[in-house]
Amino acid sequence: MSAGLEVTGLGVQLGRAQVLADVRLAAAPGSWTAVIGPNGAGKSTLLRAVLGVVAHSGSVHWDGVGLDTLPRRDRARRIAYAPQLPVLPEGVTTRDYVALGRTPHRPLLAAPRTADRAVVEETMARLELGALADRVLTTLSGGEQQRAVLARALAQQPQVLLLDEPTAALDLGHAQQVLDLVDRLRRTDGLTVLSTLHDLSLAGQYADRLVLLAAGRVVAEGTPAQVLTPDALRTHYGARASVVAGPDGPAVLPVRD
Ligand SMILES: Nc1ncnc2c1ncn2[C@@H]1O[C@H](COP(=O)(O)OP(=O)(O)OP(=O)(O)O)[C@@H](O)[C@H]1O
Repeated sequence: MSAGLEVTGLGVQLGRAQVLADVRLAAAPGSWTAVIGPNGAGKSTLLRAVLGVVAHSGSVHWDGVGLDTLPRRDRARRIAYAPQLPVLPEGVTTRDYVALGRTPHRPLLAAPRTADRAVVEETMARLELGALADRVLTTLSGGEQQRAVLARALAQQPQVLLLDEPTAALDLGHAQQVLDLVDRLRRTDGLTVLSTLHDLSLAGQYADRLVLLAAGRVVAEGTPAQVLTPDALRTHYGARASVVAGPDGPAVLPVRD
């Protein structure tokens, strides 16, 4: 068993549907793997299975330890998840919401320690949430809420970060700000990132490995330049696109008939 994240033979059945079958992926510590694929391919389900909140066959190991065997609290110190459509609590301030990320690090029922509060303030500052700290979370804009959800996951100080469409509600500037921050964290803290990303150009620029899912199976895997080919986009997305080599990775350009 190698260091990092190792997923083998992962299968998920939801109702009558086989949503994932025989999914295998390996992510080295400090790497960024983006799971891409058309709508309904099983990307979100894969992240939720890795997190351990969806019943699955196969195994998920982090540094050789089966994540499914760990108590919830121990798992939450290793792996954090920022969902695509989070259910946000009513009447909670942004600061208190981000502070929920510290729960796995605090003794049970203990009040937040100074160190926990410092992590919360620092994480909010990094995501430009300082001015929104005392606002009620549900009054924030969609993009602001998305940054708060990411802040909560980062305040957990995990070793593995699962991000489901982290830029979906963000304008281009904020999308780059969030992805740059995640990129910095993986370089400075060795954070291992597994994300879904619909924007293939962003995936090509930020991830070092891509896993292309189609109908619940891995159909291509490798560097962005290996996976993002006009052929693969035609076959698996039914899309017409050209792929342009850029300084930070390939960019995908839709083309009209
Ligand atoms: N509870 C469920 N019962 C049956 N099928 C389900 C259930 N939940 C999800 N599915 C199906 O599983 C498939 C994979 O869903 P998933 O959300 O993982 O896809 P996705 O690749 O993340 O899609 P998108 O890009 O649209 O967000 C879809 O066809 C979805 O309809």
